[in-house]
Amino acid sequence: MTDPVTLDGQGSIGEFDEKRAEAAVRELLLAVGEDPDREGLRETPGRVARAYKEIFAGLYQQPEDVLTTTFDLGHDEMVLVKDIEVFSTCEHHLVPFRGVAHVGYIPASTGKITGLSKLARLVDVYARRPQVQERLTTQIAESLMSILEPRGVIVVIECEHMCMSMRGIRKPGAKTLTSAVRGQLRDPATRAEAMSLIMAS
Ligand SMILES: Nc1nc2c(ncn2[C@@H]2O[C@H](COP(=O)(O)OP(=O)(O)OP(=O)(O)O)[C@@H](O)[C@H]2O)c(=O)[nH]1
Ligand SMILES: [Zn+2]
Repeated sequence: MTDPVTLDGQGSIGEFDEKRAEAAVRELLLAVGEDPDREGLRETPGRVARAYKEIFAGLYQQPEDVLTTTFDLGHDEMVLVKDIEVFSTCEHHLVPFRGVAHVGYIPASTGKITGLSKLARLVDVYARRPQVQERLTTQIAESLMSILEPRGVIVVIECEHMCMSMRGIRKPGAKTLTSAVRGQLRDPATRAEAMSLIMAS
């Protein structure tokens, strides 16, 4: 069993309880006036439970699990991975929000860097949890700062929230932008350079 995640108070049960999720989905179907025993819905609680297990898999992972491959390359200039696809779940309505993340950092002078794919894996660890976009953004920035100990980090996330598109205010297409900037990337010139690379198409 994986240790319960304690970062920012997220996660406490330690592992996904599939039977409980299945019972809850069955109950929800009854609550909306559906018949969970009809042909088309019979397998649905089990399917939804398995889907949630995937969608919230990040509750049972830590950033250290994915930021594993670090090299000493002596590279101490900015590394930026743009347009990392984000699929997450709004913790207020449990509906998706999706978009892209841009993750950049300036390695320490010793040049401790990570594999590029690991940045995308890190995004997934935090995206696969019940989330708000602001917390997702800062968790990515702070875990990079503590694990790679770089000179600076920038994380910019742009997402459309289904809770604003398909219900409620119903504004499809509205995008939310959040950023978290740490260390030397707070310097206005460095930050401007990073932002111009992020915004360039
Ligand atoms: N700051 C922030 N707000 C979010 C995020 N995802 C959803 N929300 C907002 O969370 C708020 C929840 O507001 P409530 O008034 O409690 O819920 P509601 O009555 O369903 O709100 P409406 O969506 O306005 O109908 C809404 O304004 C959502 O747009 C997020 O990632 N960050
Ligand atoms: Zn929402």
